[in-house]
Amino acid sequence: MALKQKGSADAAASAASKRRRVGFAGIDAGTEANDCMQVFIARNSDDVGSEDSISLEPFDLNHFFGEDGKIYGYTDLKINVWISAISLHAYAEISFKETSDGGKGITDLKPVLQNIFGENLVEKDEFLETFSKECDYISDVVKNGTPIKHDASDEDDLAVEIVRVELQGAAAFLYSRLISLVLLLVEGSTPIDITEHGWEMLLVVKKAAAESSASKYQLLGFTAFHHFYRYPESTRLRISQILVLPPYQGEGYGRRLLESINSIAESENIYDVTIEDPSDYLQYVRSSIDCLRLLTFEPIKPALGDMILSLEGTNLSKRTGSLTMAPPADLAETVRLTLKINKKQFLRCWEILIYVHLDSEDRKCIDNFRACIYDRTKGELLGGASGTNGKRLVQMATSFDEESSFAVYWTKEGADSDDQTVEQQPEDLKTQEEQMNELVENQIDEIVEVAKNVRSRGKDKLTA
Ligand SMILES: CC(=O)SCCNC(=O)CCNC(=O)[C@H](O)C(C)(C)COP(=O)(O)OP(=O)(O)OC[C@H]1O[C@@H](n2cnc3c(N)ncnc32)[C@H](O)[C@@H]1OP(=O)(O)O
Repeated sequence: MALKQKGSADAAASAASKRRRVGFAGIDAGTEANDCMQVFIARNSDDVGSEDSISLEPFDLNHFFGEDGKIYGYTDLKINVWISAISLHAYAEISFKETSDGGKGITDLKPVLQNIFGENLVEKDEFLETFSKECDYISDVVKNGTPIKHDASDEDDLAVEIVRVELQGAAAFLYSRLISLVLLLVEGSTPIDITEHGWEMLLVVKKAAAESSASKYQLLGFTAFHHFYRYPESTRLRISQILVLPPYQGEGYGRRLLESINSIAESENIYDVTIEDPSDYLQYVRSSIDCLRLLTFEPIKPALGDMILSLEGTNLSKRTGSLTMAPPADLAETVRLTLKINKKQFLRCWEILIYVHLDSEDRKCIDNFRACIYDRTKGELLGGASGTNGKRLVQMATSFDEESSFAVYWTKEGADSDDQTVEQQPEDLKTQEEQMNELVENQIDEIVEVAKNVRSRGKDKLTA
């Protein structure tokens, strides 16, 4: 890590100006880490020190820096970090005009950077050497792994492979170097405990085009997944972390990782596949893939067709009864047995597949669809479409998501009316209704987004 102090002016003048500032300025307001820190990928030694190299956009750097995410005591602070694409080592260059304690101390940057980059963080000379010394670092892991076969589509780059490795030895070492990227780019992530048995990784790697290239393989992304025992004698696969490096995102590698996990699950007769806290975008990619698989899955077709006819033929705006969109009970099991899609994910896909087949111009039909989502959501949150079981929904601002965090709490509504201490006011009902509608709208937006992708990518399957 290099500490550069730029523009060190005349010491006496500087000290005098500092004294003046201490005398008249308020307490140091600090600098947000996001405003002064940048992270780059260095593919070769020429990229080191250059702000033109590939820039990563970490989702949030502030949370690494104290409670308020701020850095104190620096003027014109700049922290540039380069991560080697070859060895995943990191080198940090820190520059600032001056430091002064403006009432909040001077943040010690070294431990914070070590928290993020751990042992990957090295000095410049060592970092530069990695480009010649660690050329085989990724190849060594790849050659001990098993390539996953897949039917290449026209979109696929044939130089890209998916390789399966057990999280042991060199692969475990590679994961430990990947942790800093995971911390920076996967929101809310924590390192997995690789000492536990049953962890594996899939790596997305690209063979270098030229023999002369420093490294034979370039790492584009990875997923870490775990085998969980399921009583009495099966195993579930749980995807714990998945990351495609920013320059390569949106090129189909996340999809290929998920498809590879599905093919492992099918060929090894795994119980089902789950994902730990998927991000919205990962959920979107996953649902798109699963819906496309389900479009050609014959056993769901009769029930899906019946459901679509019911929605087209009913008028739920009269609300004399309710229509549930749930699939027949045994269908989720049939889907799990063959496609290894877990029940919760199948229920999501089921609603998307219904929407895919509806005529979006048919107002009544779309209203019916919305009414079903509303009833399902209300039932899940408040304990049944026809009653609330005394449960109430309130919007709560949390650090997780201020806009859409809700809490359900119980009132004595369901008990004898004499016991009831809180009366529900009409205005409470209104906000509750508004919140329910907001929740339903969010779900419908997600359904529409995936349905759009499925309609465009599954055109041939829809007309078949
Ligand atoms: C459990 C967890 O780890 S949660 C955290 C997940 N990870 C992160 O958030 C880290 C940052 N993000 C990432 O690493 C990546 O963006 C990921 C892993 C979420 C997704 O991987 P990517 O490679 O970016 O996605 P991919 O390119 O495969 O898919 C992108 C798009 O192509 C679409 N697509 C491409 N091919 C297909 C196909 N054959 N069928 C369906 N959809 C396809 C996807 O649906 C998606 O659609 P869009 O163009 O409308 O956005």
